[in-house]
Amino acid sequence: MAATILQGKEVAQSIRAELANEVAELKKQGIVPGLTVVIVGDDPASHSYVRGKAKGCEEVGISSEIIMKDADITEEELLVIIQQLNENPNVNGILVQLPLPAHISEHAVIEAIAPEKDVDGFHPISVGNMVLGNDTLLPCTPHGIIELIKRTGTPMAGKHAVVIGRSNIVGKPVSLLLQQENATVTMCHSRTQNLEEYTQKADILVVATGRAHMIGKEHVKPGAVVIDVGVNRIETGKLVGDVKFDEVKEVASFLTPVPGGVGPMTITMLLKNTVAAAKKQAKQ
Ligand SMILES: Nc1nc2c(c(=O)[nH]1)N[C@@H](CN(C=O)c1ccc(C(=O)N[C@@H](CCC(=O)O)C(=O)O)cc1)CN2
Repeated sequence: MAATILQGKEVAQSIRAELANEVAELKKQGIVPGLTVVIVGDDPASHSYVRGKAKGCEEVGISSEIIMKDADITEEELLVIIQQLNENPNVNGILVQLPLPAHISEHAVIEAIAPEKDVDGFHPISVGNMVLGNDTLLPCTPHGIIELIKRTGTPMAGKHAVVIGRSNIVGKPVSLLLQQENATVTMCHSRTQNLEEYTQKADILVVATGRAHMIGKEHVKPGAVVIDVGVNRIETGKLVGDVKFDEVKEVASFLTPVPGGVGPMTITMLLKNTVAAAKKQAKQ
């Protein structure tokens, strides 16, 4: 039987509707959640994601600001901007769009963000709290993936989850969140030998390799839940995932499309984090 397609776009929309109600209630108490996004350089994809973030904020009632800087800004100048945002009480969430130009240390910039305003969940303190299972702002794409899997109704406890890719943004954090849902997790990456041996045993397969159409039906256990995190533009200009969609949909039980699967969840979880950060800061 063909897989059910997990429409992240629709799930994201329903979460946004809930957030809009929550923000309306907060505004009655005088709390207006605020997000500032800093973008450096002129990468068209990054600018498009940032526009999507601002549009999402508008949709749910979050106040947002985009700070655009030329690619020749120095690391020191960028750190001064972050410091000013840390000190601004109207800014509840700060996000620096990645990647940054090579002369700026992503590590130094992320570390400069006040952890309570780290709506990306990338600060070492946020990551440490996530590892410990403490209440913290979770990274958006991994959190969105867990929400999507929950919507399949597939219990994660006791299931074998295989994650392909070990990036700090997706692979590593999603493996931790899957463990916290009591899944048994195997990590695979570019140096894994005999990849199929692992993936064929996965009840839940999360693919974040950044390589277009790398995973075919031969990799997938019949009935598996397959989450495709890839966003690759191929020669034809078309956007495709890391998974061969037409092939894998014939064997999987659930499959996310690209576009319209994990991507829209990323921005929605950012909005959720911004509202959570505003609520927490209002209590302090
Ligand atoms: N500071 C951050 N930088 C980056 C992150 C991040 O979470 N924080 N993630 C990615 C980019 N990203 C958000 O920033 C992002 C990527 C993809 C999508 C998305 O909705 N994709 C669509 C397709 C978009 C298109 O048509 O080009 C989809 O998959 O349906 C949203 C956000 C790296 N940088």
